[in-house]
Amino acid sequence: MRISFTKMHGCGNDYIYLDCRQTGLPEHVADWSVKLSRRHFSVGADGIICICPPSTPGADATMRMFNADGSEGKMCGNGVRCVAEFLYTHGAEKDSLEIDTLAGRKTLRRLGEGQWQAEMGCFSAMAADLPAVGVGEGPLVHMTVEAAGRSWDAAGVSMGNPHCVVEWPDENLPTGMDLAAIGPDFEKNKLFPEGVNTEFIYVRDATHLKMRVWERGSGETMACGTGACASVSAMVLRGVCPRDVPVEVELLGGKLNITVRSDDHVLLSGPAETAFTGEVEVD
Ligand SMILES: N[C@@H](CCC[C@H](N)C(=O)O)C(=O)O
Repeated sequence: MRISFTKMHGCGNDYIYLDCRQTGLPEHVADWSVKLSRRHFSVGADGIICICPPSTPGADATMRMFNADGSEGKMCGNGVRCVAEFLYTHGAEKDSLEIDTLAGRKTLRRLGEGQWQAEMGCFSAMAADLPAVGVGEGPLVHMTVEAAGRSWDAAGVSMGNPHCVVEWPDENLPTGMDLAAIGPDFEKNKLFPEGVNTEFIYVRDATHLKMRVWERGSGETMACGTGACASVSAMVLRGVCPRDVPVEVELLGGKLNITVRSDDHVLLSGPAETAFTGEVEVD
């Protein structure tokens, strides 16, 4: 069978987008994600995102996201902005869109050409929400994670999906560490029964962070929207970043802006771009 797709990305966090508004979620999408995400051998991506019919009255669509290993994530910050851009460029043409996700409904506002702001809902640092075990109830502002042969001081934050945030002292963050050696030990750590996305951040100052991410199910990616939200939320809890002020997060693939409001709601702003469209054979 041949399927049509649109390749989109937010700061280089790239997914294969399938328009499933008429058909619903494809039965074999998890297998397709494994096959089509392989770089050099197929389309190449961090996973597949399906744009499905709305799940709640008044919503414009539902986002379902699958990592490169076929596992399903509940939320994707870069993905939800790209879904909004897809809907906008495929007939919706509304500056405000409502998108259902497995982590609840999100409101997307168009800021300009290829730029969207996502209302991500509230962050939570409670252990039950990640989930995390053996670390107390939370808030997980400081917890010790044993990984890669050492103890790490980490923060735990849920953005609808689980994140572990580690401050890194070296400003050469993008070149100074072997993430592929460290990341899997966090991802599969016994503290996180459903796995975890891990962000390593360097605090340049109170409103500028630098970040690299190891994503559950996809490995290192160029950017992670929920990861950037989790990192700023963790730094707010640690008293490093302010509330109600945009914080710029610099990632390998570009910059995202995050505002953590006084009521714990998180706003994520950044680009959503189409790279190319195509057709590909699937089993
Ligand atoms: N890249 C995404 C997050 C993707 C989901 C994650 N790998 C998971 O399994 O939770 C983002 O931009 O937020």
